[in-house]
Amino acid sequence: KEKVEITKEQQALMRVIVEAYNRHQIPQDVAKKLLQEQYSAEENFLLLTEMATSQVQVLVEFTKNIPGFLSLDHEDQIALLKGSAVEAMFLRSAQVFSRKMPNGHIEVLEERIRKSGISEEFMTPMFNFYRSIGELHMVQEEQALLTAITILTPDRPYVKDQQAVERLQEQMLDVLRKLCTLQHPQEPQYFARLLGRLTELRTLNHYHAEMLTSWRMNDHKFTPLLCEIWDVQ
Ligand SMILES: COc1ccc(-c2nc3ccccc3n2[C@H](C(=O)Nc2c(C)cccc2C)C2CCCCC2)c(OC)c1
Repeated sequence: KEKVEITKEQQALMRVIVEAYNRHQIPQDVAKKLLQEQYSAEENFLLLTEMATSQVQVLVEFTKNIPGFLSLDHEDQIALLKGSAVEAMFLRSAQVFSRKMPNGHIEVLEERIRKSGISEEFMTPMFNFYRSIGELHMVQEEQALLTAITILTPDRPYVKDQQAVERLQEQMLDVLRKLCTLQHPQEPQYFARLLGRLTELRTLNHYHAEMLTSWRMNDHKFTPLLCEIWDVQ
Protein backbone atom coordinates (compact mmCIF):
# COMPACT_ATOMS: atom_id res chain seq x y z
CA LYS A 1 0.00 0.00 0.00
CA GLU A 2 1.78 3.16 -1.16
CA LYS A 3 2.37 5.80 1.56
CA VAL A 4 0.16 8.82 0.76
CA GLU A 5 2.10 11.97 1.53
CA ILE A 6 1.13 15.64 1.20
CA THR A 7 4.22 17.51 -0.01
CA LYS A 8 5.45 20.75 1.54
CA GLU A 9 4.17 22.75 -1.48
CA GLN A 10 0.76 21.07 -1.17
CA GLN A 11 0.63 21.92 2.55
CA ALA A 12 1.43 25.56 1.70
CA LEU A 13 -1.26 25.57 -1.00
CA MET A 14 -3.82 24.11 1.43
CA ARG A 15 -2.93 26.68 4.11
CA VAL A 16 -3.42 29.55 1.64
CA ILE A 17 -6.79 28.19 0.50
CA VAL A 18 -8.09 27.49 4.03
CA GLU A 19 -6.97 30.90 5.34
CA ALA A 20 -8.65 32.63 2.41
CA TYR A 21 -11.78 30.52 2.90
CA ASN A 22 -12.00 31.40 6.60
CA ARG A 23 -11.05 35.04 6.11
CA HIS A 24 -13.78 35.57 3.54
CA GLN A 25 -16.72 34.42 5.64
CA ILE A 26 -20.12 36.00 5.05
CA PRO A 27 -20.38 39.09 7.32
CA GLN A 28 -23.69 38.58 9.13
CA ASP A 29 -24.74 35.00 9.89
CA VAL A 30 -28.03 34.44 8.10
CA ALA A 31 -28.80 31.28 10.09
CA LYS A 32 -28.83 33.30 13.32
CA LYS A 33 -31.20 35.87 11.78
CA LEU A 34 -33.51 33.15 10.54
CA LEU A 35 -33.53 31.41 13.93
CA GLN A 36 -34.41 34.69 15.67
CA GLU A 37 -37.62 35.41 13.83
CA GLN A 38 -39.93 34.47 10.99
CA TYR A 39 -39.73 36.95 8.10
CA SER A 40 -42.24 37.60 5.32
CA ALA A 41 -41.59 36.29 1.79
CA GLU A 42 -40.60 39.84 0.76
CA GLU A 43 -38.15 40.20 3.67
CA ASN A 44 -36.72 36.74 2.99
CA PHE A 45 -36.23 37.55 -0.68
CA LEU A 46 -34.41 40.75 0.28
CA LEU A 47 -32.29 38.75 2.76
CA LEU A 48 -31.51 36.21 0.04
CA THR A 49 -30.44 38.87 -2.47
CA GLU A 50 -28.31 40.63 0.18
CA MET A 51 -26.68 37.32 1.17
CA ALA A 52 -26.11 36.34 -2.46
CA THR A 53 -24.64 39.75 -3.35
CA SER A 54 -22.20 39.70 -0.43
CA GLN A 55 -21.40 36.05 -1.20
CA VAL A 56 -20.32 36.97 -4.75
CA GLN A 57 -18.00 39.66 -3.37
CA VAL A 58 -16.60 37.13 -0.86
CA LEU A 59 -16.15 34.61 -3.69
CA VAL A 60 -14.10 37.08 -5.76
CA GLU A 61 -11.79 37.76 -2.79
CA PHE A 62 -11.44 34.03 -2.07
CA THR A 63 -10.70 33.23 -5.72
CA LYS A 64 -7.90 35.83 -5.90
CA ASN A 65 -6.07 33.73 -3.29
CA ILE A 66 -6.16 30.53 -5.33
CA PRO A 67 -2.52 30.12 -6.46
CA GLY A 68 -2.31 30.59 -10.22
CA PHE A 69 -5.84 31.99 -10.65
CA LEU A 70 -4.67 35.56 -11.27
CA SER A 71 -2.25 34.34 -13.98
CA LEU A 72 -5.17 32.91 -15.99
CA ASP A 73 -6.51 34.89 -18.96
CA HIS A 74 -8.59 37.77 -17.49
CA GLU A 75 -11.73 36.94 -19.46
CA ASP A 76 -11.40 33.32 -18.33
CA GLN A 77 -11.19 34.52 -14.70
CA ILE A 78 -14.57 36.27 -15.16
CA ALA A 79 -16.06 33.25 -16.94
CA LEU A 80 -15.00 30.97 -14.05
CA LEU A 81 -16.47 33.33 -11.42
CA LYS A 82 -19.72 33.80 -13.33
CA GLY A 83 -19.97 30.07 -13.99
CA SER A 84 -19.41 28.98 -10.40
CA ALA A 85 -21.11 31.70 -8.32
CA VAL A 86 -24.47 29.91 -7.95
CA GLU A 87 -22.82 26.59 -7.10
CA ALA A 88 -20.55 28.30 -4.55
CA MET A 89 -23.64 29.92 -3.02
CA PHE A 90 -25.42 26.56 -2.64
CA LEU A 91 -22.23 24.93 -1.34
CA ARG A 92 -21.92 27.69 1.27
CA SER A 93 -25.59 27.32 2.18
CA ALA A 94 -25.19 23.56 2.53
CA GLN A 95 -22.21 24.11 4.82
CA VAL A 96 -24.21 26.62 6.91
CA PHE A 97 -27.09 24.14 7.05
CA SER A 98 -24.76 21.30 8.10
CA ARG A 99 -23.17 23.26 10.98
CA LYS A 100 -23.45 21.73 14.45
CA MET A 101 -26.48 23.42 16.03
CA PRO A 102 -28.19 23.04 19.42
CA ASN A 103 -31.05 20.51 19.38
CA GLY A 104 -34.18 21.74 17.66
CA HIS A 105 -32.41 24.60 15.88
CA ILE A 106 -31.91 22.75 12.61
CA GLU A 107 -35.64 21.92 12.46
CA VAL A 108 -36.53 25.60 13.01
CA LEU A 109 -34.02 26.65 10.33
CA GLU A 110 -35.36 24.08 7.88
CA GLU A 111 -38.94 25.22 8.58
CA ARG A 112 -38.01 28.90 8.09
CA ILE A 113 -36.35 28.06 4.76
CA ARG A 114 -39.33 25.94 3.66
CA LYS A 115 -41.65 28.85 4.47
CA SER A 116 -39.28 31.53 3.14
CA GLY A 117 -41.15 32.03 -0.11
CA ILE A 118 -39.31 29.59 -2.30
CA SER A 119 -41.78 27.38 -4.19
CA GLU A 120 -42.39 23.82 -2.98
CA GLU A 121 -40.99 22.02 -6.04
CA PHE A 122 -37.40 23.18 -5.28
CA MET A 123 -37.39 22.10 -1.62
CA THR A 124 -36.63 18.44 -2.33
CA PRO A 125 -33.55 18.88 -4.57
CA MET A 126 -32.21 21.65 -2.33
CA PHE A 127 -32.62 19.82 0.98
CA ASN A 128 -31.44 16.53 -0.56
CA PHE A 129 -28.23 18.32 -1.45
CA TYR A 130 -27.92 19.92 1.99
CA ARG A 131 -28.42 16.55 3.66
CA SER A 132 -25.90 14.82 1.38
CA ILE A 133 -23.30 17.48 2.19
CA GLY A 134 -24.12 17.20 5.91
CA GLU A 135 -23.61 13.43 5.87
CA LEU A 136 -20.00 13.93 4.72
CA HIS A 137 -18.99 15.82 7.91
CA MET A 138 -16.35 17.70 5.91
CA VAL A 139 -13.44 19.33 7.70
CA GLN A 140 -12.77 22.97 6.77
CA GLU A 141 -9.82 22.02 4.51
CA GLU A 142 -12.15 19.80 2.46
CA GLN A 143 -14.81 22.54 2.32
CA ALA A 144 -12.29 25.15 1.16
CA LEU A 145 -10.70 22.84 -1.43
CA LEU A 146 -14.12 21.74 -2.72
CA THR A 147 -15.07 25.40 -3.24
CA ALA A 148 -11.79 26.05 -5.09
CA ILE A 149 -12.33 22.93 -7.23
CA THR A 150 -15.87 24.13 -8.07
CA ILE A 151 -14.53 27.50 -9.20
CA LEU A 152 -11.78 25.88 -11.28
CA THR A 153 -14.19 23.88 -13.44
CA PRO A 154 -12.64 23.99 -16.94
CA ASP A 155 -15.85 23.45 -18.95
CA ARG A 156 -17.72 26.57 -17.84
CA PRO A 157 -19.29 28.58 -20.71
CA TYR A 158 -16.88 30.94 -22.58
CA VAL A 159 -13.65 29.59 -21.00
CA LYS A 160 -11.01 29.79 -23.77
CA ASP A 161 -7.91 28.16 -22.23
CA GLN A 162 -9.50 25.11 -20.57
CA GLN A 163 -6.13 23.34 -20.24
CA ALA A 164 -4.77 26.12 -18.01
CA VAL A 165 -7.81 25.81 -15.72
CA GLU A 166 -7.56 22.01 -15.77
CA ARG A 167 -3.94 22.18 -14.58
CA LEU A 168 -4.93 24.32 -11.57
CA GLN A 169 -7.96 22.16 -10.78
CA GLU A 170 -5.88 18.98 -10.96
CA GLN A 171 -3.49 20.43 -8.36
CA MET A 172 -6.43 21.00 -5.99
CA LEU A 173 -7.92 17.57 -6.74
CA ASP A 174 -4.58 15.91 -5.95
CA VAL A 175 -4.34 17.62 -2.56
CA LEU A 176 -8.00 16.84 -1.79
CA ARG A 177 -7.57 13.18 -2.76
CA LYS A 178 -4.56 12.81 -0.43
CA LEU A 179 -6.36 14.71 2.36
CA CYS A 180 -9.40 12.41 2.07
CA THR A 181 -7.17 9.32 2.20
CA LEU A 182 -5.45 10.64 5.34
CA GLN A 183 -8.63 11.96 7.03
CA HIS A 184 -10.91 9.01 6.21
CA PRO A 185 -8.63 5.91 6.00
CA GLN A 186 -11.64 3.63 6.66
CA GLU A 187 -13.56 5.10 3.74
CA PRO A 188 -11.56 4.63 0.50
CA GLN A 189 -14.58 5.86 -1.51
CA TYR A 190 -14.90 9.12 0.49
CA PHE A 191 -13.06 11.22 -2.15
CA ALA A 192 -15.36 9.86 -4.89
CA ARG A 193 -18.41 10.69 -2.73
CA LEU A 194 -17.14 14.26 -2.32
CA LEU A 195 -16.78 14.69 -6.09
CA GLY A 196 -20.24 13.21 -6.57
CA ARG A 197 -21.59 16.17 -4.59
CA LEU A 198 -20.19 18.51 -7.28
CA THR A 199 -22.32 16.71 -9.87
CA GLU A 200 -25.40 17.14 -7.64
CA LEU A 201 -24.44 20.80 -7.20
CA ARG A 202 -24.52 21.37 -10.96
CA THR A 203 -28.12 20.16 -11.12
CA LEU A 204 -29.11 22.97 -8.68
CA ASN A 205 -27.75 25.40 -11.27
CA HIS A 206 -30.64 24.53 -13.57
CA TYR A 207 -33.21 25.40 -10.89
CA HIS A 208 -31.84 28.61 -9.43
CA ALA A 209 -33.25 31.15 -11.89
CA GLU A 210 -36.74 29.64 -11.59
CA MET A 211 -36.34 29.42 -7.77
CA LEU A 212 -35.98 33.18 -7.76
CA THR A 213 -38.63 34.19 -10.29
CA SER A 214 -41.15 31.84 -8.64
CA TRP A 215 -40.54 33.31 -5.15
CA ARG A 216 -44.02 33.84 -3.64
CA MET A 217 -44.25 37.61 -4.15
CA ASN A 218 -44.70 40.15 -6.97
CA ASP A 219 -42.07 42.37 -8.53
CA HIS A 220 -38.77 40.56 -7.77
CA LYS A 221 -36.00 43.18 -7.56
CA PHE A 222 -32.40 42.09 -8.12
CA THR A 223 -29.14 44.01 -7.63
CA PRO A 224 -27.20 44.65 -10.90
CA LEU A 225 -24.51 42.21 -9.69
CA LEU A 226 -27.11 39.47 -9.26
CA CYS A 227 -28.58 40.17 -12.72
CA GLU A 228 -25.06 39.48 -14.00
CA ILE A 229 -24.61 36.29 -11.96
CA TRP A 230 -28.17 34.89 -11.97
CA ASP A 231 -29.98 34.44 -15.29
CA VAL A 232 -32.78 36.72 -14.16
CA GLN A 233 -34.37 40.03 -15.39
C1 LIG B 1 -32.23 30.41 -4.70
O1 LIG B 1 -33.05 30.00 -3.62
C2 LIG B 1 -32.48 29.76 -2.40
C3 LIG B 1 -33.30 29.45 -1.31
C4 LIG B 1 -32.75 29.22 -0.05
C5 LIG B 1 -31.37 29.28 0.12
C6 LIG B 1 -30.75 29.03 1.43
N1 LIG B 1 -30.39 27.84 1.90
C7 LIG B 1 -29.92 28.01 3.16
C8 LIG B 1 -29.42 27.10 4.11
C9 LIG B 1 -29.00 27.56 5.34
C10 LIG B 1 -29.07 28.95 5.66
C11 LIG B 1 -29.56 29.86 4.71
C12 LIG B 1 -29.97 29.38 3.46
N2 LIG B 1 -30.48 29.98 2.35
C13 LIG B 1 -30.70 31.42 2.08
C14 LIG B 1 -29.35 32.13 2.17
O2 LIG B 1 -29.21 33.17 2.76
N3 LIG B 1 -28.33 31.45 1.56
C15 LIG B 1 -27.02 31.96 1.48
C16 LIG B 1 -26.66 32.74 0.37
C17 LIG B 1 -27.70 33.07 -0.68
C18 LIG B 1 -25.35 33.23 0.27
C19 LIG B 1 -24.41 32.91 1.24
C20 LIG B 1 -24.75 32.11 2.32
C21 LIG B 1 -26.05 31.63 2.45
C22 LIG B 1 -26.43 30.76 3.60
C23 LIG B 1 -31.78 32.01 2.99
C24 LIG B 1 -32.15 33.42 2.52
C25 LIG B 1 -33.31 33.99 3.32
C26 LIG B 1 -34.52 33.06 3.25
C27 LIG B 1 -34.16 31.68 3.75
C28 LIG B 1 -32.99 31.09 2.97
C29 LIG B 1 -30.57 29.60 -0.94
O3 LIG B 1 -29.24 29.69 -0.66
C30 LIG B 1 -28.38 29.53 -1.76
C31 LIG B 1 -31.09 29.84 -2.21
